[in-house]
Amino acid sequence: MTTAPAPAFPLTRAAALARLETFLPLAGVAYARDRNRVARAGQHHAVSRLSAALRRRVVSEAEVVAAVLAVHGPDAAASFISEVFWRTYWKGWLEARPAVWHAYRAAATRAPRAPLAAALAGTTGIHAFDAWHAELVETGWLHNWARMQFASIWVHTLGLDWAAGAAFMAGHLIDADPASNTLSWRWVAGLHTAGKAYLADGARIAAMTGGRLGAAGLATGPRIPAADPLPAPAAPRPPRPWLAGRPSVLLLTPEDLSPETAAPDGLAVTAVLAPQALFPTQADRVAGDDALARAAEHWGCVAEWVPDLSAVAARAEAQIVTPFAPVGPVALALEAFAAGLPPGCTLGEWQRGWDRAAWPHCRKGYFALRQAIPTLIAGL
Ligand SMILES: Cc1cc2nc3c(=O)[nH]c(=O)nc-3n(C[C@H](O)[C@H](O)[C@H](O)COP(=O)(O)OP(=O)(O)OC[C@H]3O[C@@H](n4cnc5c(N)ncnc54)[C@H](O)[C@@H]3O)c2cc1C
Repeated sequence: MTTAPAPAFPLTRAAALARLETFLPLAGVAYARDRNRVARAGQHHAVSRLSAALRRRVVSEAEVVAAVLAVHGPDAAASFISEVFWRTYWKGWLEARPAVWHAYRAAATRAPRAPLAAALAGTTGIHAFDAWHAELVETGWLHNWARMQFASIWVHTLGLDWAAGAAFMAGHLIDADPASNTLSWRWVAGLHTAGKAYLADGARIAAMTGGRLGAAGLATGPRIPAADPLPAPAAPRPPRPWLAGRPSVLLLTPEDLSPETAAPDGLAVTAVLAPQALFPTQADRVAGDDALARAAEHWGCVAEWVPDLSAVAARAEAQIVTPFAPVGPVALALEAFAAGLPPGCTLGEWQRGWDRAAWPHCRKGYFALRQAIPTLIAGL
């Protein structure tokens, strides 16, 4: 009998939990030591490669952090836990400033294509950049440190539009996330912390890749793009209300594909529907198939794909309920959907405790959230 190879970037819950289990021994001091070493494609064993699953909440941040804490304790696990909280930080920060994502989308469509040609094709002649371009396009994933160098070279060395770079990367990533991707690019460009940009360095690239990759002629100073002043943080959008005990269609979206692990009391699910239009990629579909199978088993009802949101409305009697969708294309689609529902039919949302507790700490810099981590993980 042969064993199927472990998927590179797990998308089903069983595969994600298996990856977590295998990675656990490495999530403590080894992670703190080795996490920035960038191996070649297929050899990224020093990091968990759980981002595609975490992004879709096939497994949750709370589950991953609790497992790592149980093995390593808070000190040895601090580095790994802090990285998971970066994901939370970007989500919470964007939730307080949705206009930043809308402005990015508009800028990405406006960016002129011609100057981008070599960067888009991976033919810039900058060895490391072109190699990471190839890895991104071929595998759908890049190591975090490589993403930082790639974005930095794009913006500061090649002088290209940051929003076009963010859109290019998001278009290839298996873990593409409106918050982590957009805001990490802004951070590298120097738009997140006033005047502070991230500059890639050829010698450091050689050192972190074990001499495998080089990059000559990189910018020695930042080219921070002009930008409108940041909007002040607003109170995050509250979840839409719903009524406990009322028969409900559960709407599944790629924003949370393990709702059965966090469903609130009083949720009376009669059907689970996943609109294909909200699952645009092959990876979304694989994760969606798995989530539907788990939902059918958990709620003992029909759980199936439908073409789009109008098919969900046609099947719902009074109440549709879905896990909270943070800023991004799904939230945008749901806003229009909720506004167009017939009288007597409503869309409700529930929010995970993780987001409810952490997002209030994400309104300014990461430091405020980092200080809250001991309290946030105490109850896990
Ligand atoms: C320019 C740029 C673009 C990025 N775009 C995305 C994106 O679209 N989607 C996405 O999920 N992440 C993005 N990241 C963050 C990070 O690169 C990936 O989450 C990470 O590479 C995932 O690998 P891993 O699962 O092995 O992480 P690990 O190192 O094992 O970390 C565990 C988890 O912590 C979270 N995490 C780790 N590092 C970061 C980080 N720097 N920022 C936010 N969360 C982090 C991820 O959920 C990750 O799965 C981006 C980073 C940069 C610099």
